[in-house]
This record gives sequence, C-alpha cells and structure tokens, in this order.
Amino acid sequence: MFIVTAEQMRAVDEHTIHKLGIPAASLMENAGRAIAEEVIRLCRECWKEGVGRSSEQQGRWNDGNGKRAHTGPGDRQGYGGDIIADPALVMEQPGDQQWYMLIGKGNNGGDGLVAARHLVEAGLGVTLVYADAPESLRGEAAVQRDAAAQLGIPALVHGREAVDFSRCTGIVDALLGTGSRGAPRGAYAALIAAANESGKPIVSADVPSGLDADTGEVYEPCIQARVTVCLALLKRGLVQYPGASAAGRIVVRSIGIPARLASEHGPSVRLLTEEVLRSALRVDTGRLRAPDGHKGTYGHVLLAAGSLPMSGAGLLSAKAALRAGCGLATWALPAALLPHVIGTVPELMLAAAADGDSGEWNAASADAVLRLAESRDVLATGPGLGRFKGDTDWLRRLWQHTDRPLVIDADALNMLADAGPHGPSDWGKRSAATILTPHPGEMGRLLGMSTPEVQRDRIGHAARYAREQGVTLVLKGARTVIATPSGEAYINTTGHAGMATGGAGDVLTGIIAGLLAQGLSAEQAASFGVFLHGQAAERAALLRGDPASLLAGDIMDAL
Ligand SMILES: NC(=O)C1=CN([C@@H]2O[C@H](COP(=O)(O)OP(=O)(O)OC[C@H]3O[C@@H](n4cnc5c(N)ncnc54)[C@H](O)[C@@H]3O)[C@@H](O)[C@H]2O)[C@H](O)CC1
Ligand SMILES: [K+]
Repeated sequence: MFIVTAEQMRAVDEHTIHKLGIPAASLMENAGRAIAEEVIRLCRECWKEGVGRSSEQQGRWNDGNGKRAHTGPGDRQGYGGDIIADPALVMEQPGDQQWYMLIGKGNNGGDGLVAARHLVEAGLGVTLVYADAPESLRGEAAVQRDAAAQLGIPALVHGREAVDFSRCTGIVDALLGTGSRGAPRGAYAALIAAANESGKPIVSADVPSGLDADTGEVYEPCIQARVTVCLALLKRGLVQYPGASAAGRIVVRSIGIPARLASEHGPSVRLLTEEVLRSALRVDTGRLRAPDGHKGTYGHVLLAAGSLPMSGAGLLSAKAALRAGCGLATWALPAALLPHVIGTVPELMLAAAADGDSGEWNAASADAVLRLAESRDVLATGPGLGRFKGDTDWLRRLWQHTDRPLVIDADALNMLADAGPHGPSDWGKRSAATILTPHPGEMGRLLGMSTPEVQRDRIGHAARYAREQGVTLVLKGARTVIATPSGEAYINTTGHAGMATGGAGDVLTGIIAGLLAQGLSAEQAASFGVFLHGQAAERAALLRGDPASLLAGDIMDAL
C-alpha cells in the first residue's frame, strides 16, 4: 500500500483527471459513496454490539425504505435467485439514525455532500452543517451543494443557525482534507471542538480535520475520529503519530485512481506488510535455509559491542543475530569483560580486544576489529559500546577500511554525529551497505535538531538523510521508518508500546546483522528485521499477558 503526501496526491489526481480522462466528478462521487458505506458499516457494527437496540430488533435487516430486502437462504423469492437491495447501503432501522455532515468549502466538503445524498438514499436522517456560506463553494463541490439542495436535504450554516450536536447519532467530518493548511481557523475550529465535545462517533473524510496530512502533526483543535475513510491512497499523516491516534480505524477506499501512479509522482513510501515484503522487497523466507546448508552457508556476524556497565547490550545483540538465523556469531568485547560473560551464551564465540583492564573500548582497538572482520560477513557495532577518547576516528576507520556490510547503532551513532557538518558521507562512499538504526534522539543528533523536530516529520527526515548520506536508515519508534539510499521508504506496523524497554534496540541490531549475514540486501534485512522484531514482541506480549512487562530478552526468545 502506497503512502503519499498531499502534494503527491494532487499530482496523482491531476494525472487521473487530465491524462486518463476520468472526470473529477466521478472521483468525488466514488469518494462520497465510499464514505457513506463506511458510515453504514459503523452503524451496523454498533447495532450488532446491541448499542441502543432492544433484543427483538436484533437480527432484522431492512432496505433503505424499511422493507425487507436481503431475504436469506430460507426465504427465496420463488422465481430465480434472491433480489438484494444495494447491500453496502442497507441497514436495519435507518430512520433511527441522525447524522450531521460537517461541510467545508473545498473538495473535502464536496465528498461529504455526496455522502449525504447516499445516506439519505439509504434512509438515514441527515443534516448538512456548512462551515462557510454555501455560496462560497466552487466547482464540483458547488454542483454537489446544488444537488443536495434540490433533494431538500436540511442544512444549517455555522454562525447563522445554532448547531446542537446532542440531537445527532453521529458526525461526518468533511471540513478539511489534503488542502488544509495550519491549524483550523474560525468556524472550522469551532465545529471541530464542538464535534469532539459531543462524544458522538465521528467518521472523517480522507483525514481528520486539523491533522497535517503530510507529517501527522495534530493541530489544536483536531477531530478525534472513530473511523477515517482515506480516499484513494494512504496519507503520510495517518500512519505517523500523533496523527495515527486521531484517525481511529483507517479504511482506505479506492475511488478510481490507479495506485501505481503514486510512485510516478514522488517518492515511493509503502506500508510494510507481509505482501510488500514478499513482492516489492522480494524477501523469500522459504529460500533462506537450504536443505543441504551448513553453518558456513548462513554467514558469520562480528559484533563489536559492550563495555563494563553495558555488557548485556552486546550479549543481547549477539544472541539475537544467532536467533535471526546466522550460522556463527563472534562478539568482540573489551578483554576485562571476558571472564564475566564466558559461558553465558555457549553458542557464541568471544574475541577479546586489549583494554588495559579497563572494561572499556579504546581508539587502538580499531585494527583488531578490522582484522576480525576480514573473516566475517557482517560487522555490527554500537550496542553498549560507550564513548571513549578518539571514538569518532575509531568509527571512521571501520567505515573506510572494512568492505563488509556495516550496522551502526547506539553510541556508534553518536560518534557518527560528531563526524562533521556534512555527515559521514564526508568519509567517502563505502563499497558495502551501511545500515543506521537511530531512535529519534540519536536521529536528532545526526541531523543537529531536537527530538520533537525529528518526530514532527519522521518519514521526511529519514528519507532525506538516507538519500543524502547513501545509507539505509531505520528510524525507530512507533511506526518505524525504513528509508533506503535510493529514496524509497517503508513504514512498519508490527509491534507495540511494550517494546519501549532497555535492550529492545540491541536485539534489533542483532536481528538485522543476522539477516545480512544470510545474504539479504540492506533494504531487505532492515525491513524484514524491523517487521520480525515487532512480530516477536507481539507474540511475547501474548505469552506474558501484558506488554508492559516485556523484557528485551523476551522479544529475542519469541523470534
Ligand atoms: N480530484 C480531487 O481533487 C479529489 C479530491 N477529493 C477530496 O478533496 C480533498 C482536497 O480538496 P481541496 O479542495 O484541495 O482542499 P480541502 O477540501 O481540504 O480544503 C480547502 C479549503 O479549506 C480552506 N482551508 C485550508 N486550511 C484551512 C484552515 N486551517 N482553516 C480553515 N480553512 C482552511 C481553504 O481556504 C480551502 O478553501 C481531499 O482531501 C479529498 O477529500 C476527493 O477525494 C475526490 C478527488
Ligand atoms: K476531513
């Protein structure tokens, strides 16, 4: 599933209308119809749950005029098959429903007007609530305004008549869509605040009004939707927090715009699903293990990590690499740690780096790490590494002198942040892939900005950095972003808030390194690794019963 910016959506709309010749009116008709269907779906769900229904009313289905429509197998018509009223718009007791349709003056309002027509057709009570004078609507939206007026759909205008939300069952928010700029103003702000205040279920057209469709930033006020009917293509703001929290259930409905046009009109950003892993990323898990394979077949990870106060980080990473399926893993660590970790993970090989009995890394150890890397397939570094004198230079040497794929996490990212104003690309282009796995704080240090600034546009910042620095970047956090040097991005949906626990990132580093060792590309290993990491955490939370009690080791054990 493609995820687009408002600008990209506009370009795709234009292409569909002007190059393919599909009329704008058809797109708006499809959009409004889809919104109406989702309103009815929501009403049915409430009905099934028994909300506001007596038991004898349950189980009866009527068409829009209150007559029996879908007759069911035991109630055939007699001649031929069943006769079924438009199934998407049929509902039980439609007359009980009174929906207020909040209408803005742009095309989002036009979609709402089309939806109003279809809901009236289905027999629901509908009242239009215009934010601006109806005369201010233009183009297709004005056509829909006139049609609604011709049909006699009751209408109120904010500022002219009082709007009492206590009289309605639910609200359709068609105030602002992808044309919205900044915080809602005037009547828009007043209607959004009152709609939220009413506590009635809200179905948003395209995006909740008050949400920045590109960044997921939530302005004050912003609609808190029960359902968002996203039209044609998923918008970036809906998959990034805090926007994702304002959207409720997101239903993407196609309206006649070919989805593949998205990648012709801007960067390709997709939701990371099993289907995308298989098709776009061509991850074939069935091929990872050959029946005649041996431990040499599945690669050897070298992990340079851990220091006295954070030895567990190295342990978690190295073990996760093995759990992700690499054939062998060597953990290079400061020599003083060796006696304490020997035997803790018997499957692991250990390589001691001279540390003058300090338990810490030092600049001179770069040579030893480079030598070890020569006979391994992947080098990962960062977890529990700590900072030490000359550390940025230490990392620069690894960057420049190993031809193995390199995974950089945690403190190694902070070393990278000190690389200079232009970032590590100043160190030259690496011959093998580089994967960076920052959390938002580390990303902020890499970009020279605050964590909230990073969070305000996670996809944008991650994609830009990956392209400019020629790296694969994993920006961690809810809805992790994986961005590639060629400008593509994937947004993960697996996992949960229970993963916000010390060591979870170290496990991810190990998983990605373990997958790289088995021959996956940087893009594949980063995406599949993030996806698996989240899935393992979901499984671990089920086993424990509560995500909050999850430890990083539980995620690893659930792999
Ligand atoms: N072919 C198409 O274009 C389709 C679009 N669809 C729907 O259209 C909207 C986008 O419509 P657009 O007219 O570009 O913009 P909006 O309706 O979102 O609103 C613009 C309108 O609102 C005013 N405005 C902007 N920001 C604010 C603000 N912060 N406060 C108050 N008022 C604001 C501005 O002046 C404009 O007049 C898209 O989301 C879809 O819903 C259909 O899907 C069909 C195809
Ligand atoms: K809206």
